[in-house]
Amino acid sequence: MTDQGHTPGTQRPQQLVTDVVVLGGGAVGENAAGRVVQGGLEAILVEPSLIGGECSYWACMPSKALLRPGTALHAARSVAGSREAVTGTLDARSVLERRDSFTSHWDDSGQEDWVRDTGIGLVRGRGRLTGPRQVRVEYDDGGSVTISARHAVVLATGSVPAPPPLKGLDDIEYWGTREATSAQKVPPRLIVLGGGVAGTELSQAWARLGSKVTLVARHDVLEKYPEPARELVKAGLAEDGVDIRTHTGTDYVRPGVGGGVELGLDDGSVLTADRLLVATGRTPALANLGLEDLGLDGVRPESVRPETDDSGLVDGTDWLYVVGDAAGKVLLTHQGKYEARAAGTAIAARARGELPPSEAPAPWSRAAATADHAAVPQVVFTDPELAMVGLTLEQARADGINASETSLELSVAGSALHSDNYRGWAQMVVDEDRRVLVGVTFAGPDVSELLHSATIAVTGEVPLDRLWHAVPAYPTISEIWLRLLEKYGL
Ligand SMILES: Cc1cc2nc3c(=O)[nH]c(=O)nc-3n(C[C@H](O)[C@H](O)[C@H](O)COP(=O)(O)OP(=O)(O)OC[C@H]3O[C@@H](n4cnc5c(N)ncnc54)[C@H](O)[C@@H]3O)c2cc1C
Ligand SMILES: NC(=O)c1ccc[n+]([C@@H]2O[C@H](COP(=O)([O-])OP(=O)(O)OC[C@H]3O[C@@H](n4cnc5c(N)ncnc54)[C@H](O)[C@@H]3O)[C@@H](O)[C@H]2O)c1
Repeated sequence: MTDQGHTPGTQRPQQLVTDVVVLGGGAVGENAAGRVVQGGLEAILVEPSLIGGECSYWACMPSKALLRPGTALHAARSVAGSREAVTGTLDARSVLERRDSFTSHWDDSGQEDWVRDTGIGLVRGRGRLTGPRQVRVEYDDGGSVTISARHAVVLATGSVPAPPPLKGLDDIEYWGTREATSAQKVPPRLIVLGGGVAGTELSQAWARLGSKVTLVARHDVLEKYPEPARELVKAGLAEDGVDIRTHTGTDYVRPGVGGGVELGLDDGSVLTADRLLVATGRTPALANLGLEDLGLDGVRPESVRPETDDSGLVDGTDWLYVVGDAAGKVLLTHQGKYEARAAGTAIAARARGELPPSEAPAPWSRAAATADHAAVPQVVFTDPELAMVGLTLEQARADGINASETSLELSVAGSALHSDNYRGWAQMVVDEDRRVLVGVTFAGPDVSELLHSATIAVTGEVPLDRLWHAVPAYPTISEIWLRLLEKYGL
């Protein structure tokens, strides 16, 4: 069943009944619906915009597509022999065209085919809860349909930008991450406000495409990561000409004389640029969903994080689930899709009577997103990369874990072969009482592909004495595992 809005001369249904309604057809909503159908239930996906959501069109895919050519060029320049073969600079037009192909030119027909082929119903409109297990979907043309769910409604409505309360911001035209990932021209000068993952990645992407970038961070860049790792990333950005202003507050923003913008800093100085990118975080998109009218204890739209069990089931209900960015736990595609798989599994199990709604799913069962608590992997796709899973030393200690850390420069045969003057850093955080890893960080060129080994070690709670027997192949960058364990004392 696909209802894409009004076709003149045809009748649209006013009422639909299905097993599960999923609001939001981003990566997370698609996975929730897919898992529900795999579990033998019917599902309808409701999406007013492009199926595939933020990640496919304005976030992960275009931002990584903007970064990759610069990383490839830098890699070729980092090895004597190939360095001599590289004479030119990035071709911005070609980079932008390749980026456009990764967003399918903002056309979601491929995703629509996937939804249909998976057996998921599709309604293209904006949904709102009108009662328990009931949703009304408004079409763009003013029509609407009411959908009743026999079992569950899943909120997978994503997140929206959280711009800062900066004087003058409402009166100027500025880039959010959507504009920065879909732009068709390289701005000669760009100010990036926000030193989180988005701000850092996009600073480097645009700097390498030819912008003169100033990155303004109110604390440090990538402040939640270990200092040696973020220092390496900052050095990489500085090498690309990014002017990094850390511990810098802002006072106001206003149109520049003769165009562009002026950003007043709290030390009285003024930055000028052609564009301002605001990347100061995101907040769950839970407004205008009708939640306030349902009076549910578990979801208060003003609270960033709804109370749920590990299957995403909202406290105090037996039918409402929240997953992905909307849940506000971890704002990452892979983790949101994992939450969606857990929710889909739980919904199907509860429909079959195998899991009572009042019972939280068992930790590490397929109906529980247990890894959200302690084993979340994330990669910052700058050059060098920063890849981390689990807890930092500070987080582990704050959680009451008797934690130690072992860290060293990433300097092994594999890294020396990978590139001349390879610079990297690695750290493992150990729970000394259980002698297992609770966190691992790598920084350096191409470390993202090392991360899954760490994710398996952390998630699997592999004892260090057994990890010792996981022998890294020679000569690879993975040899850092052996060096870390040796330094730890094995
Ligand atoms: C610049 C940038 C780069 C990123 N890079 C990465 C990365 O490399 N790796 C990574 O893991 N994560 C990355 N992220 C995070 C990632 O984009 C999000 O975690 C992910 O998109 C969340 O998916 P979602 O399906 O929960 O939400 P979304 O993708 O936002 O989808 C939600 C959908 O819900 C729809 N919707 C909203 N309201 C309603 C309603 N009332 N009814 C029906 N539908 C509705 C929206 O139209 C939207 O399509 C990045 C984020 C940004 C901003
Ligand atoms: N590679 C990836 O996986 C990737 C890439 C980009 C974004 N994302 C995800 O998308 C989400 C949004 O990214 P983001 O970078 O916008 O959020 P973020 O929360 O990672 O960073 C926001 C940054 O803005 C700063 N900030 C907040 N208010 C400010 C203010 N008033 N003035 C100056 N700075 C201010 C914060 O201190 C923080 O450093 C994140 O959760 C992130 O994990 C992931």
